[in-house]
Amino acid sequence: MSPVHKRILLKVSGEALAGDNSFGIEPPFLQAVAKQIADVARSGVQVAIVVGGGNIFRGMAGAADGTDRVTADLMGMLGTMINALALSNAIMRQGVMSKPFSAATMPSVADTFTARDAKLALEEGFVVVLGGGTGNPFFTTDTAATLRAIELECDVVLKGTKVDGVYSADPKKDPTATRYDAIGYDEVIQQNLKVMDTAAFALARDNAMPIVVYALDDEAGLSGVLEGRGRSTRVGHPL
Ligand SMILES: Nc1ncnc2c1ncn2[C@@H]1O[C@H](COP(=O)(O)OP(=O)(O)OP(=O)(O)O)[C@@H](O)[C@H]1O
Ligand SMILES: O=c1ccn([C@@H]2O[C@H](COP(=O)(O)O)[C@@H](O)[C@H]2O)c(=O)[nH]1
Repeated sequence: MSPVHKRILLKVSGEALAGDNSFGIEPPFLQAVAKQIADVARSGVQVAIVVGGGNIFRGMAGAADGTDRVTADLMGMLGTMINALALSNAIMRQGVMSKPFSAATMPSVADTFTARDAKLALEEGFVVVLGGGTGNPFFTTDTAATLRAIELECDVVLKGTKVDGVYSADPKKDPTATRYDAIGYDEVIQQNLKVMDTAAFALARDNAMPIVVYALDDEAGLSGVLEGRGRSTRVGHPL
């Protein structure tokens, strides 16, 4: 495989890491995702990863149960850190160097994220796994993924999730929904297509950062999706 991109930002869905369960991490699925990432890294692509936390805790759910929103979001961000440590370790077990970073300061757990240190690690051949989202409440890891992609000067954001692209409606709720091969930022925002939040799409649009949405269990794998095989939707400026 010859690298199509120099540096990519992969958003790994926390919810997907639970596999067939509703909570936690399914080890075989974690290893399968780690293998796909290691294969791409070995081909010479620099890989930065932002991990979600829907398999552990979402702030909105905590707030709905009465926890104040800022506390609930801190809990959510800590959940993403658990996933980051697990994924970084799984990548190392595939024989590829990986380093976790945290948006919040927790020195005995991981280095604190700075764009400078993360870029240095990428250039040294580490897959960097970024936990803790943006480090701020009221945001999501989709926004964190877009933000970090821009900060780290990545070529593209890959959103690896449970669905194989952007649909005309949530395909889990509407079986008649149809998938787009490509769609513009403004269309996604205006049609309120919720595969990522509006803040993430707006940040990507304003910085011309393309987003590719694909299913983490796609048979073509991450390398196939990067080469244009597999099923996905590209969100960007209209060609
Ligand atoms: N128009 C749409 N097209 C595709 N998926 C959609 C759409 N609207 C809603 N969705 C839903 O968005 C989900 C993906 O986004 P979501 O933020 O829920 O999860 P994630 O980012 O994969 O997980 P996590 O937040 O745990 O990292 C899909 O599983 C799908 O059900
Ligand atoms: O920048 C951020 C990112 C995340 N959070 C909190 O974490 C959970 C899990 O993240 P997902 O993007 O939903 O996977 C999220 O619900 C927020 O509570 C955050 O506060 N700030």
